[in-house]
Amino acid sequence: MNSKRIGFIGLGLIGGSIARAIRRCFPSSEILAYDTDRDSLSLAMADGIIDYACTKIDEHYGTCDYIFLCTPVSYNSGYLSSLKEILRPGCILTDVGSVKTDIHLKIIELGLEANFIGGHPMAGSEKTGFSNSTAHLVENAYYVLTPSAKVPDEAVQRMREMVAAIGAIPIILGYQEHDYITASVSHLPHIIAASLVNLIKVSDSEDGLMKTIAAGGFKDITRIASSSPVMWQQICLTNGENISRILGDYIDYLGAIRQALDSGNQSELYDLFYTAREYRNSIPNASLGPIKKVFAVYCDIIDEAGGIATIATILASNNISIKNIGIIHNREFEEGVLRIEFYEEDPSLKAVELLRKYRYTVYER
Ligand SMILES: NC(=O)C1=CN([C@@H]2O[C@H](COP(=O)(O)OP(=O)(O)OC[C@H]3O[C@@H](n4cnc5c(N)ncnc54)[C@H](O)[C@@H]3O)[C@@H](O)[C@H]2O)C=CC1
Ligand SMILES: O=C(O)C(=O)Cc1ccc(O)cc1
Repeated sequence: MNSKRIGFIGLGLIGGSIARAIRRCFPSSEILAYDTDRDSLSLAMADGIIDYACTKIDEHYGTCDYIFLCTPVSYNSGYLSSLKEILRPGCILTDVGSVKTDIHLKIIELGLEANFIGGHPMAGSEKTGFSNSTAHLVENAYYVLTPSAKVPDEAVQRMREMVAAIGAIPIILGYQEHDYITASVSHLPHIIAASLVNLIKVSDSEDGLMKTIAAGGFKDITRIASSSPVMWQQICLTNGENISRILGDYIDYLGAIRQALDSGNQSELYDLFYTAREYRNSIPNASLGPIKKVFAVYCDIIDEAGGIATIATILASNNISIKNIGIIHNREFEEGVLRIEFYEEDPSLKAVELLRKYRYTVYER
């Protein structure tokens, strides 16, 4: 697979991350990309991730063995008719969009089923753009593939191998089943996070006290409210039916919770939290699933210049990579603590041990 030619349309968080992973696994592959944001392309060229930055969808795409559509879902579908004109026989056309039925229907309309293998890495974040992309973003994450029966087995096998090569776990689903599942475990949570944040925005006092003292729980469940508005607008518009159905169930459930509150129903309120805790705790911890586990530790630091740099140096000199670092203030840590996030569990555990050895006070949550 080393000498393959791979084209990207959209080189943001996901496109950029997949391109980086392919560059790492297949250093001699030729990668070309088009993005409306020229800066992403320049950055990718400078990083050696792509070999060629296209100014439009031109004949170069006709020489590709794989084409990854990595823009917001409706824009991906918008490229299909021009790609149909230039696609090479045997080219695997794939996408990374969060909704699959909408693009499959357009693929059927255009007669491109034999080439198209819908894709969806169940990994990502609230961040956007090539500058946030990493070669390990999709590692250990499920990567859904939705080939129709018209795709040759050999092509499905090639795509599975590509997904596995970049460290993800391929899983084959029907496109409709995919959209019902993701409406529940990904799209609804994003609506809940965004609406909760907006509710707090309008409920807060003028001095913004709610925002100031918001605790870890609020921040944990609303992180994804910082996601791309255009991406989520397009997901809602293309998977509206499924999302509306599960949102209706959720609204009914909230109504029942409200009744339990109003009537002081002790057992129902206990059950709400007990059942949720049991089920939540049964979700595997490793980064399998749309919500990756966060490996973070909290550490008291002396309020002096260089405090953060000292800790960063201790960790770096022990080969521990930091994903994110910064001071946080909330109700649990009134004085403010340093929050250090890691990519994996193992380095996070090593960091705790190391920082304690250096006599820092470390909290694991
Ligand atoms: N953000 C996430 O966590 C995940 C996103 N996805 C899917 O991945 C796709 C891309 O999302 P991200 O990479 O997160 O977004 P992003 O905003 O980081 O990247 C999108 C890229 O597409 C470019 N773009 C936008 N419109 C374009 C157009 N018409 N033509 C060419 N380029 C265009 C943007 O300049 C940007 O570089 C979406 O379809 C989304 O549903 C899938 C899994 C996870
Ligand atoms: O940031 C998170 O936890 C996500 O849930 C990321 C995400 C966003 C969209 C997807 O289609 C899949 C994953």
